[in-house]
Amino acid sequence: MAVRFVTGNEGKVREARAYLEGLASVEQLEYDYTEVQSDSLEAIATHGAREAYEAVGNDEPVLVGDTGLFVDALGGFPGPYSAYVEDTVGVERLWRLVELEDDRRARFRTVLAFADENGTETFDGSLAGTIVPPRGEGGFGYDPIFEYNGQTLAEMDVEEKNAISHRGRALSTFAEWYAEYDE
Ligand SMILES: O=c1[nH]c(=O)c2ncn([C@@H]3O[C@H](COP(=O)(O)OP(=O)(O)OP(=O)(O)O)[C@@H](O)[C@H]3O)c2[nH]1
Ligand SMILES: [Mg+2]
Repeated sequence: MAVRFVTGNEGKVREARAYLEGLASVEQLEYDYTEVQSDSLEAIATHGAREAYEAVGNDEPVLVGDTGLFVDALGGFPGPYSAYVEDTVGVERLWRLVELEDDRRARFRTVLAFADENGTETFDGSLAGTIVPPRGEGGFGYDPIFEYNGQTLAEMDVEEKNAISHRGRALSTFAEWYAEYDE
């Protein structure tokens, strides 16, 4: 069964497709579900997946993913508001803000929520790294300013990023669970 990933973000679809290759095909569904205002990525993803399932699921399961970048020195900002901050402040200016800090540690976190008629399952993954001046042409979002092990995520190809990333880790637990689910 194809995994129906509800998102407007092509980068997320590309990574899910690369990760799940051989296990399941990934179909992108575009539906602008409500992102509730919450500190919890689980709550945002679960609510979004339920809403998307009811609205465009047609009785078939859907997958939703919510991601946040949490900067330690900024008290976890932008966290659940990462998409809004990318659109308003922008990636370059977030770097400028973190540049003022001695502690430049940050963490990405992704929660995937899979909804069907029985309920919702969530899977999460995180990646700790450092905020640096923008480097690299790949990836999307904050990838150019997030460094892990000497490379920014934007300097990695999809497979390299998936092997270590927050989304890759969430996809790994999802894939294990989905293999049983889809039997
Ligand atoms: O450097 C990054 N590496 C990543 O791997 C990554 N994944 C998401 N993001 C960014 O974090 C925000 C989350 O927003 P988000 O999870 O709501 O996604 P989105 O709004 O882009 O798409 P949708 O799925 O909601 O339609 C958005 O600004 C995304 O660009 C990333 N940035
Ligand atoms: Mg979003």
